[in-house]
Amino acid sequence: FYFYSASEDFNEEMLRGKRVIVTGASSGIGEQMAYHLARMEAHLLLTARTEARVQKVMERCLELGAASARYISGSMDSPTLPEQLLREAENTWGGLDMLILNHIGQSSVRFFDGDVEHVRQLMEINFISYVAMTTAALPMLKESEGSIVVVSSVAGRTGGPFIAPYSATKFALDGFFSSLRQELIMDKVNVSITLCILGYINTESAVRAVSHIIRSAPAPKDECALEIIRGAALRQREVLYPPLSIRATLLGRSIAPELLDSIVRSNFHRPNTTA
Ligand SMILES: NC(=O)C1=CN([C@@H]2O[C@H](COP(=O)(O)OP(=O)(O)OC[C@H]3O[C@@H](n4cnc5c(N)ncnc54)[C@H](OP(=O)(O)O)[C@@H]3O)[C@@H](O)[C@H]2O)C=CC1
Ligand SMILES: CC(C)CCC[C@@H](C)[C@H]1CC[C@H]2[C@@H]3C(=O)C=C4C[C@@H](O)CC[C@]4(C)[C@H]3CC[C@]12C
Repeated sequence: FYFYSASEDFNEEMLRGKRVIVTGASSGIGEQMAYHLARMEAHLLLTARTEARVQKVMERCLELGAASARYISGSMDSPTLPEQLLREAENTWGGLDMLILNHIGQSSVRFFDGDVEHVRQLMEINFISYVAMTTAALPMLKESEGSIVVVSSVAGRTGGPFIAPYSATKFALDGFFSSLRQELIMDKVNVSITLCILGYINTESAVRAVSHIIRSAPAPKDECALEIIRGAALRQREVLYPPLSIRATLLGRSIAPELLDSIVRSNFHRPNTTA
């Protein structure tokens, strides 16, 4: 293991000149990934719904040194956005090296209230659109021997209270992309899939959603973003961040699932039902 990892050291130059799509790039971890990639002199195509914000992120990327930067605004519940994004990549770059799937739809933190329509909609944004983006990108990624990065959560590996619809969409990503990885290997297609299992990160939306009901402190979003890019560049199958607490959680789940469940529950206060 020592020699394997020593020969595969990360170097920021690995990203220079690479053509990268980042979804959910207008805030949080997606925004931070865009800034790191810009510093590393990648070509960027950013997307999110709010045009003013994604445009601002694009401008900052140009200041930071991006080889080029552009954006397309739109919602991932639109079935045409994936095709539109990949057509833009093809037309402007003639190819694609890395697809970073990071966006999520809005979901509130509360007891499951039976809102099936919300689950359906969240599945569409957090899961189906990831499949659609991957489908549209695969021909170009096969040609470049590129990479797919799927941003998921520890809540996509084990259940926590008050996030049932969100957790379901993240479990779905693991099933789909782990299966697809097997097929790519069987087909001798050299496209890597990196699944990112993240814990609580200090993005504005996450802190707003849970700081009042969660006891633990969030990890920094800029370091999180860099760890994702590092794992992607090294074509790792998984990125765990923060590494120790995620490792402990996954190990706990595999050896003592009920104990782990009770530790997770004790991390949460009951949310205010009117919130
Ligand atoms: N922060 C955390 O604690 C954790 C985060 N993660 C994962 O990290 C990733 C990023 O999370 P984080 O940075 O906190 O999230 P943010 O809320 O900061 O960012 C979400 C991004 O998705 C975009 N978005 C929202 N709705 C849509 C939509 N319908 N169509 C297209 N884009 C949309 C938002 O922009 P806009 O509103 O303009 O569309 C924004 O750019 C997610 O996959 C999340 O599951 C995993 C574990 C923990
Ligand atoms: C083992 C775990 C299930 C529980 C411990 C860690 C907890 C505190 C962490 C791990 C994953 C985190 C959530 C997450 O992944 C993303 C989002 C989406 C955002 O819109 C609102 C916040 C939310 C729900 C995070 C809330 C805090 C969670 C549950």
